[in-house]
Amino acid sequence: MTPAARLSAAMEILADLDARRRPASEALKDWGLSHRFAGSKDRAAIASLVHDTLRRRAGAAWLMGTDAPRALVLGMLALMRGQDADAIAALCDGSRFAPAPLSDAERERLAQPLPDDAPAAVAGDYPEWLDEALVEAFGDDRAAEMQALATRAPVDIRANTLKTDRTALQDMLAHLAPVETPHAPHGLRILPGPDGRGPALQSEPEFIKGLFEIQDEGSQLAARASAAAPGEQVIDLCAGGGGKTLAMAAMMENRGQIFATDSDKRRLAPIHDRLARAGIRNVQVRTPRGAEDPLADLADSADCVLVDAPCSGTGTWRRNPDAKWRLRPGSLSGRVSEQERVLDRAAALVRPGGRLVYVTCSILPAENDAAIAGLLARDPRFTAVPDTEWLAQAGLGRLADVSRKTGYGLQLTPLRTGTDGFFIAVLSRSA
Ligand SMILES: C[S@@+](CC[C@H](N)C(=O)[O-])C[C@H]1O[C@@H](n2cnc3c(N)ncnc32)[C@H](O)[C@@H]1O
Repeated sequence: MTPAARLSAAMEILADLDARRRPASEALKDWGLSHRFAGSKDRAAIASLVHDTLRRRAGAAWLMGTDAPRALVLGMLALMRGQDADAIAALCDGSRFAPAPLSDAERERLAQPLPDDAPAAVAGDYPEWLDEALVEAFGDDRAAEMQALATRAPVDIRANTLKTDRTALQDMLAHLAPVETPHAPHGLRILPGPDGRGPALQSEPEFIKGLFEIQDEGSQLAARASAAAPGEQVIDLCAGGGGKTLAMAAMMENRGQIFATDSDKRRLAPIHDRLARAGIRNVQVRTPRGAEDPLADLADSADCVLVDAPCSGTGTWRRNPDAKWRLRPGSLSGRVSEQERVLDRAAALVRPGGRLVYVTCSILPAENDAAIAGLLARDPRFTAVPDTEWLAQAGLGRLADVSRKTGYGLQLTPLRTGTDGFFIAVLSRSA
């Protein structure tokens, strides 16, 4: 396909998203199935156009004066890919499969930059209804914070220290030019190519042998915040596919015990293969069965309970820009109730003197500080540990200078820490 034909395809897929209100991944997949002539490079380039457009949807609509799919794609080319009106006009030449030629009005708009006084929701490219929450989170920095969340994310990996170390892994993956992550001690970062595509890491022999996991640096740091140590008893209450379970097992050098569970057994299922590949032997997976509590025997027992809470995922919008426009106030309040339930469940599992580590990949105070404030009010046995204390314990002291301090924890963001948006708070239970 020509670059112009790929643009037309992206416009078609965005129109489908508007009409059917479905996830971008589904629309992209269906488009691929019904256009079998498109090769993998075409499909990747079209997906990148769609995702970049969703990253800059609000800015592109503002620039072009309409949110029609064609305008959004053209606006994105100007705002995100730095193409000038002439370059865009050369693509839109009206030839077979190419978009129709630019109108004079489009040309004029594409030649303008976004005005400096554009509203924060336009400059930062987020849904207007979240403005109040983002003022609370970031104040006057919200446009800059959200602009950083509207960029493409690098791919981070974590060296599995049960099998290798970061330096050796960096040598083995030299063909991908990985660099060290700034904060996580075992992380490497691979920058996306100019088309936004990341490398096919899961086909690397080192991945297949379990020498590394794909994990955002923020997620690696959240696991480190647990300070899980060899010999401890740790519960990963929302283990999902096990990203943080695996990281904590490596920190514990395969000694002690991690109990990993999740309320959704389908999400938990992939953990078994991942544990085997990583050479982990100290994890007991507790799969829920019916209404029975799979952790009923562990009340008041854990040195550490990690709650990697279900959340809005607002901190991952770099990787999943579609989610930014799909989030609704109702789903956010549903998440907040789930967080309350899961925190209460976690509190009942911590031993006297033990710790509860609460993590979200959200930037919204309602899911972060407010969730902690709620637990502290409901359960006076718990207090928030000052960040300087737990960061020192986790060997992450430098993070204090760059992350944003909230009332009870730390907020990591693409702008501040170069990671996805993560919130981390550590609580301790009185003895
Ligand atoms: C952010 S994801 C976990 C990701 C995972 N920890 C990782 O690092 O790959 C949150 C998980 O919480 C689970 N969850 C939701 N409510 C829960 C509850 N009440 N108890 C346990 N798990 C719950 C969801 O099924 C989901 O898998």
